Amino acid sequence: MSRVLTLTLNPALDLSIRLAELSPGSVNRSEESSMTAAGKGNNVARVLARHSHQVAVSGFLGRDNQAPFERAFHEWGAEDRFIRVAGETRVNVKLSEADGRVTDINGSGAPVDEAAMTQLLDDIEAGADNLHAVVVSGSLPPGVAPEWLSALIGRLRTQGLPVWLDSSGKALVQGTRARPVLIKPNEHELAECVGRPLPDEAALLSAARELQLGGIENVLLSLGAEGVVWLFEGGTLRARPPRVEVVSTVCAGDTLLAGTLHGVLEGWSREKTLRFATALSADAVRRIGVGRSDVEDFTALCDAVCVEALTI
Ligand SMILES: Nc1ncnc2c1ncn2[C@@H]1O[C@H](COP(=O)(O)OP(=O)(O)OP(=O)(O)O)[C@@H](O)[C@H]1O
Ligand SMILES: O=P(O)(O)OC[C@@]1(O)O[C@H](CO)[C@@H](O)[C@@H]1O
Repeated sequence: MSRVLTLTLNPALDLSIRLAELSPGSVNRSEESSMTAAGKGNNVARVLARHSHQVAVSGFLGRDNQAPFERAFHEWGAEDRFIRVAGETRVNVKLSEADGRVTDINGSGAPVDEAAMTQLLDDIEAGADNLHAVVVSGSLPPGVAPEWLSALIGRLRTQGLPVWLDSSGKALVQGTRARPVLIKPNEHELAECVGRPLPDEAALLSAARELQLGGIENVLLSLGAEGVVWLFEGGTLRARPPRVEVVSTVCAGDTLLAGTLHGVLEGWSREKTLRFATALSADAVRRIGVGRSDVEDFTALCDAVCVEALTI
């Protein structure tokens, strides 16, 4: 069992709605809806906790609607280290249609002030002992600058902690400057990160390699239904998932990251790790929420993942 801290600076309550087909501008009737304590880092925490890791969750949480988060952290067995801020944590709407199309409507988040940011830094510094990894995931709330994120990652690195980063836009650009040990961009995020369009797989791979040469040891490039490419020191692996029936792709990236971290923490080979993480994220798209490895066909799902070494 390993100890992991996840930082979700901008958590969210995900309102997931399933409907046959979205008809904008008219009354739509849902087939199913649910509200879940989420945000990228929390989703990662949920998967890791399910795989028996000791997880602490932190970030900034709105005081006015914190009850569902507190219930969820308790249920996952995660230590709640969130700094409370004024107002409400955002509600993000996830509309999943029968054909697999997903529409995300994400809020901006509760504003965070300097005092809360200082409190978070102090708390992390005090509780960093014996951590095996820190995951920093998701967007930044109003008031938190990308440069602050960079400084935060820099401080964690100075404490000798391996930081895994999954963010987007300027936060990813700045966060990457602090050299986390791993980043997990999807193709759009990678293009944003290098500041140019990446029209094909060759362009994507060479951009990922560029970041690696710039000091990021691992780039986990997620490619949706096409799978994932993992560039690490000394090699590159590519994994393709089996075809699955898509219900919602919303937590697939978080599940992929968590599955990969699980394999690394367990000391598995990279091949086994990537196979597991790819199967777990394929399961995630079959349901609303994160992927599960306790499903009946999980071994078959792992066996159906195709992993190969790439030469770049
Ligand atoms: N249709 C699919 N079928 C099987 N596996 C999938 C599918 N879509 C995604 N995956 C798996 O999930 C992983 C992550 O997906 P994706 O690249 O869409 O992440 P993302 O853009 O970070 O998603 P999000 O931010 O919504 O969590 C992929 O690398 C792949 O292994
Ligand atoms: O707005 P961000 O922070 O980039 O993403 C937030 C979010 O879309 O990411 C998770 C899925 O990956 C959801 O639980 C959550 O609503």
